[in-house]
Amino acid sequence: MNRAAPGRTTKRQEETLNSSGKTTDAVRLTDVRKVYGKRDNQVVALDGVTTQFDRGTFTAVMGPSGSGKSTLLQAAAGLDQPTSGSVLLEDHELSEMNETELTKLRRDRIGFVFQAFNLLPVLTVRQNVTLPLRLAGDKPARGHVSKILDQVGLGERKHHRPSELSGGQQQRVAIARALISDPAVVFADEPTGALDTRTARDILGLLRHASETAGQTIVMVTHDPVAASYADRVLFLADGRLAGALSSPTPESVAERMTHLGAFVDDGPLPRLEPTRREQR
Ligand SMILES: Nc1ncnc2c1ncn2[C@@H]1O[C@H](COP(=O)(O)OP(=O)(O)OP(=O)(O)O)[C@@H](O)[C@H]1O
Repeated sequence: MNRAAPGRTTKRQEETLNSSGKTTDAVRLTDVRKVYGKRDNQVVALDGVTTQFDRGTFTAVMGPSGSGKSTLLQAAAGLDQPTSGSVLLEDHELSEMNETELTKLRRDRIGFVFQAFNLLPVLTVRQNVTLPLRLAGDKPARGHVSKILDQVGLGERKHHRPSELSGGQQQRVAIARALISDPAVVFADEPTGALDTRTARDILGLLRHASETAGQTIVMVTHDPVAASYADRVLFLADGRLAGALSSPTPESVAERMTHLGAFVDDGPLPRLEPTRREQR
């Protein structure tokens, strides 16, 4: 595992610094390996993955079931420690951080959106969105919460509770909550898995908008080629290894790659492919 003295810039970090002294990528994984289990019962979930997620880009991560997508997301977000390899988030080498430092980093620099919206039912929309800031002992800047709520189309609903909202609206709250602290990167794990097609499109459009206008880096795990087509790039995983990438993906090009990777084989017909916003433009 790559270890450098705290406060010192590693060679890899120097290579990724641009002229303004900032790293050009939000997250960089180098030779990341994750092995679960003990000697005679081991599963290699990630087998030497090297990739990066540039600032302001939207990447979808796809692959057959068990290919290592969630493990990749958890390693990149500092939720799980790889067995070996390096994860650099902005200029933080995660393997050098203790649990307290990781918790603070996740709170301050990372947003999460999950398939289950994970909202607190007793809190209003506004309270749910500001929760990460309040847990950190911060107060949101004046007007900031309203701006984020307007951005996700919930300006009129800030005093409602989650049970009074549709699934799509609840996911919008989760996205607002993920964006409130202006994180370096938002990790989304099947964010549209529980939503109908139209609502899913709205949510994907919001994520895309966040990467285009707010310069947010988005990394999204999905099984859905249509969802993946909203991203700038799709990374494919198979058996814990990178198995290619697609730029400017379309639902058809993604589905074709997935078919070659052996996905969809047992799942019956291919998913219905509907045009993305980008194609409709
Ligand atoms: N905590 C764990 N203990 C043991 N094995 C694990 C654990 N978590 C994941 N695995 C194994 O690691 C491999 C990769 O799992 P992972 O969940 O990352 O795949 P995935 O691509 O996200 O799958 P899916 O699409 O089905 O969610 C699988 O073989 C899985 O069984």
